[in-house]
Amino acid sequence: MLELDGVGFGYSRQAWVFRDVTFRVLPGTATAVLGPNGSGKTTLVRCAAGLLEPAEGTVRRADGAGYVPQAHGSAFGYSALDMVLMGRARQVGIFRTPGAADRAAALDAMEKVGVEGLRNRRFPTLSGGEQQLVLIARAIATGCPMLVLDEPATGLDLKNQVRVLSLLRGLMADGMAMLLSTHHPDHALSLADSAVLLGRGGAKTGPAEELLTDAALTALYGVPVRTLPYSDGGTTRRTVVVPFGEVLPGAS
Ligand SMILES: Nc1ncnc2c1ncn2[C@@H]1O[C@H](COP(=O)(O)OP(=O)(O)OP(=O)(O)O)[C@@H](O)[C@H]1O
Repeated sequence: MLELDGVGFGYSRQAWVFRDVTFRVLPGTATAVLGPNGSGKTTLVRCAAGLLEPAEGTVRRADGAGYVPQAHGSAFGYSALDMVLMGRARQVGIFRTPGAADRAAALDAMEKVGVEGLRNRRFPTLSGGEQQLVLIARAIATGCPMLVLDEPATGLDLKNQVRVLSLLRGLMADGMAMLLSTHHPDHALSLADSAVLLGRGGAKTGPAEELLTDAALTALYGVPVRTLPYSDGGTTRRTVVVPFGEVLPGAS
């Protein structure tokens, strides 16, 4: 479980990125954070994951969170399996080397994501999408009951987007709590129970279906957004279309 209460953060004293963000992510549910470039999505998920200390408000996490970053360092010459084993740091401790159980957990996570075949490849030689999938496997390997993902679909082709969304749905069905930032309102609509919109007028939170209206998305992004219904395995969901060529006056 994750609970943010009145959270605010600024990189300098003069400028807040956001203030007064309050929401809860319960086991088996997902919350999506949406907003234009620079609105504070990464900052908010890093606060939620415990990687940044909020300037005000409180963050409560039950049992840690597996974090999937948006960008990653060079990772030197580590193999993909080494990268996933790093997710076992909590279980391994600082002075031990990973044991058979850690290796099994890492391989199991790689299999879930469908990247076990990449285990001996050097991480920096993987494509951007393959690296993203390995980082998701690393977060799963932590064994934490919560995942915090910063734009998990970035760099993924359509099949891998579907694979990751289905995987996240499966993890939620097993009771995992999830916080993800995304530039895809349709992903939020298909996955998330709740949403956090980081816009000009401050943060808005609420049920995803109620919050992600055409009007709210249009105001958030400054382009005329329309949502259209489609059938997803018998469930009616909404996808998002944006006619090209029309940026609304005053949009950032
Ligand atoms: N380390 C930093 N020092 C100072 N300002 C920062 C730092 N990191 C981010 N910012 C600023 O904070 C604001 C929010 O950045 P953040 O990366 O959280 O936005 P975002 O919504 O994730 O953006 P994007 O969609 O482009 O990834 C931006 O104005 C950004 O320039």
